[in-house]
Amino acid sequence: MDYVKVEPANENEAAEYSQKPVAPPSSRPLPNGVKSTIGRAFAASTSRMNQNKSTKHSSTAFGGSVGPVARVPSGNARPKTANGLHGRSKSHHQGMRPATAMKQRDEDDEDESLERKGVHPFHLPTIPKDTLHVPKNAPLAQKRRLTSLNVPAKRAFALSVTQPRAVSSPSNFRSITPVMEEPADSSCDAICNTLGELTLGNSKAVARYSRVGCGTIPGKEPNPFLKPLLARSQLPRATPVRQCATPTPVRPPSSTPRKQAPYLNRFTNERCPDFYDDRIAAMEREFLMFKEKMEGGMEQATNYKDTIQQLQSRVTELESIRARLETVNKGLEADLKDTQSCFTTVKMELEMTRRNHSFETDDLRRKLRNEVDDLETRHEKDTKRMLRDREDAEEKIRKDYENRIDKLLKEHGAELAELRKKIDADSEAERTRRTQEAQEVEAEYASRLRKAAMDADVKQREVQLVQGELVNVKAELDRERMLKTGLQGQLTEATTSNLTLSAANKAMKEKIDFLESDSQAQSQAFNDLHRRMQEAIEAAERAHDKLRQEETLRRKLFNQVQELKGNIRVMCRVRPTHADEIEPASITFPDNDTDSKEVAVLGPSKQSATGKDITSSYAYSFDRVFGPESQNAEVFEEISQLVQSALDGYNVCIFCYGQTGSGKTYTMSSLDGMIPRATAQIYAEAQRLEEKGWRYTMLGSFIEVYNETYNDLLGRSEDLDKKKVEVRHDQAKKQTYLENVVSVALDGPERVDEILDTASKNRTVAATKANMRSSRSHSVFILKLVGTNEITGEKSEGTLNLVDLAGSERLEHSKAEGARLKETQNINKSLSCLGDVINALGSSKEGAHIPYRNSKLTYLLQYSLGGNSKTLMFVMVSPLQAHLQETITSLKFATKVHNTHIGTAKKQTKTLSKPEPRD
Ligand SMILES: Nc1ncnc2c1ncn2[C@@H]1O[C@H](COP(=O)(O)OP(=O)(O)OP(=O)(O)O)[C@@H](O)[C@H]1O
Repeated sequence: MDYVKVEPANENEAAEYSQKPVAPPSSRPLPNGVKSTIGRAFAASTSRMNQNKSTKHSSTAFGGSVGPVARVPSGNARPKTANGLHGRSKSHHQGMRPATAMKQRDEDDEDESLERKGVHPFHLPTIPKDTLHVPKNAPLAQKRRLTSLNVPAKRAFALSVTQPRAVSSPSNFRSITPVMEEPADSSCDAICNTLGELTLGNSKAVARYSRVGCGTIPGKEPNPFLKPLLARSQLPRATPVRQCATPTPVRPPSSTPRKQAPYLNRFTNERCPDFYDDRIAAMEREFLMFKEKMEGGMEQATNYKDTIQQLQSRVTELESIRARLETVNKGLEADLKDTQSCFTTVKMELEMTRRNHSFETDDLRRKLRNEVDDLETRHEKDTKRMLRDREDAEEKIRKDYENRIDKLLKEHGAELAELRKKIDADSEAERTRRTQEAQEVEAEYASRLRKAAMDADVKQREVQLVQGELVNVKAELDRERMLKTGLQGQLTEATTSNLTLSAANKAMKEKIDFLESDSQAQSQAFNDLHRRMQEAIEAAERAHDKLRQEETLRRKLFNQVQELKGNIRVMCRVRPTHADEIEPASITFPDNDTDSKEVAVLGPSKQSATGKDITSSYAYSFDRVFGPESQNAEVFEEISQLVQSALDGYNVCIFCYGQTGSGKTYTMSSLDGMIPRATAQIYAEAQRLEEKGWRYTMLGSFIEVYNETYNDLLGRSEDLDKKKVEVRHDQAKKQTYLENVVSVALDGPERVDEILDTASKNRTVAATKANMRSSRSHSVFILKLVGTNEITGEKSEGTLNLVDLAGSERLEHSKAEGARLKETQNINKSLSCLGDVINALGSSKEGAHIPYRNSKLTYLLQYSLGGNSKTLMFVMVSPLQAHLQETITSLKFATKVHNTHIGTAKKQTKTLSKPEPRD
């Protein structure tokens, strides 16, 4: 290991470097807080610097005050501070440390000059020079070499700053600095920051000093030069730069008072008195204390410097973040510009493509049009050429044949002429010759003549053959003509199809144009339509919802109206007089001009006590009175509201009461009676309510109560009076169930005709066994209506009972006997029970006994009469005088019923068990 002598660098350069303030790492202004912190730190540093300086001065003064006291050099016996050095500059040891003393003075002068220039030099706590001194036990050579390094540490490191260029050899002290000049990691950044921090008021030399003084950069190997130097000179090892940029100054080996050597008088070389020693010792102690204080202040300054350094590093980080963000921002701006240019390019390309497409479309269209035109032209040309060829060929053939015919005709004519000439010549010769020769030649001549005639015939036939051939040729010509006509037809067809194709082509073109031009408008229109359709659907949905709500409200209001009208209503109907009926009763309708509600009957005449005939008039008032002219449709209008109530979930009972022949069956069961009309209305209403979410199940049954037994009018006729029909009641559900009864699902209005037909047939079959069966029994048409609304969650269960009661006849009037008597008794009993039940319902209190069980009729109608139902009674009136007494009885009974008030009806909401419909 070789040690080199540390040479001072260029003094001028060093001075310039130390005086030149280093620019801050960033020109960006610091935040106020940071500024103030840095300002405070700087002020504190400055104040401490001044203190330090004043301390130095005081130390100097102290040295001066002590005076030139001769003192035995003690080596390491006491710390060699600058003061000490300065104070002992005039001692006899001066020669040993002239350079140091001089440099220290130069430094002080330099600081003062800086101060004068407004630059506050910052004195880091210098490493006590003692630490650079050679230990006592060091080898002599080392001592000599290290002693040759006897320069203040600050100056030594200032040298390294002034020569920042790298020198690889450890033999050159200047190789220290490259470690700091080439930062490779955060530690080196921290080093740079340290430099930046020090520029606030210090020279760079001080910064270099601190680094070299530490001798070690965190994360770096110690400088190869400093390693042995520090090891041997016992320099303190550096704390990590991040934690402490400034090395902790090494304290003097000991601050405890030592045994001082006696001070000698410089001139007399005599020992000074003890009190000097004591005073000097006391002052040195004070000095040591003061020095410790100074070191504490320096530590604080170091902390402030650390703070400033951290803030500056934070500023640097923020600056770097800002720089990065600016870079990112620039990149984004560049991207945006690129994207915009791309967008513009794409837009232009799109425009170009669109234009090209339009050009191509136009080209294609032109090309197509040209092709079509070419095709048409070619086709026309071909057609014309074919026609011309055909005509030429025909003309040629015709001419050929005509020529041939002419030629043949000429040939034959010439031959004939020759033959004739020859014959004539021969004949003339023969005649001449024969004339001369006699008569025998005449025969020969004749035969020859015959032969010639035969030849002529042959020739004639040949002519005929030629003529036939001519005819054939003409026929062939005709065929050719026909062929030509056919070809012309084909040509016409081809032309027509060509025109059709042209028209189709044109239409296609127009369609293409339309599609191309209006596709956007069409899609827009389609979207509009779709939107409007959606709106319409939504409006329809809203309307449906509103309708459902309206329906619910209507039901409620409707039934309130029905309740206001009363739950048992009575109407009267007077049938017309038949043509064969005589002596009508006097029945009048006082309020006939409006909705008639009154009927007046002129009673039978009675003889008064004076023997005069007295006639009483009886007036009755009901909910409605129908006269003889009234039709079933008019009557149904009044009861249709009750039928509607059955659909709404109420039990409804409509029955016709009256004497035989008064028109009960006509009103109830005729073809346009209440039963067909009611079922038709229910079916229609159920259909209408489907769009409001209601689904109805309608089951119809037809029961006959004859002689206090139930019969199923929809069962087989042979089972009538045999099959036992049972009626069961569910008290809890207030429902009536029929056993052994056929129920027919009313899935159409025509079903009711079938039901009525079946019932009528069964009654007719029964009538053969017992006369007037239909008049002697009660018939009850029961229609169970179960409706559910899945949308609103509502459910209704109602029953419509349409009852055609047996004729009410007084027993004494009927004069019946036997079976008829029993029938009449049963009828009267059931009718009487019906009256009792109505009476009980009207008069009794709630919970009182109602005698439903007293008759089969009232038992069957138990839950359709009374508070839980709506009841309508038709009292049917015969217009005949003969039936007057029965009429008055019926009207009185009806009046009694009319005056009865039955409690409020309740809607049926409970579930009914449904009987199985019959196939
Ligand atoms: N309003 C009317 N208009 C025309 N004809 C009627 C009217 N009412 C009843 N008739 C006729 O009177 C006759 C008797 O009527 P209907 O059979 O309906 O009486 P009823 O009370 O049912 O008799 P029964 O108790 O015996 O069954 C029938 O021929 C019927 O056509």
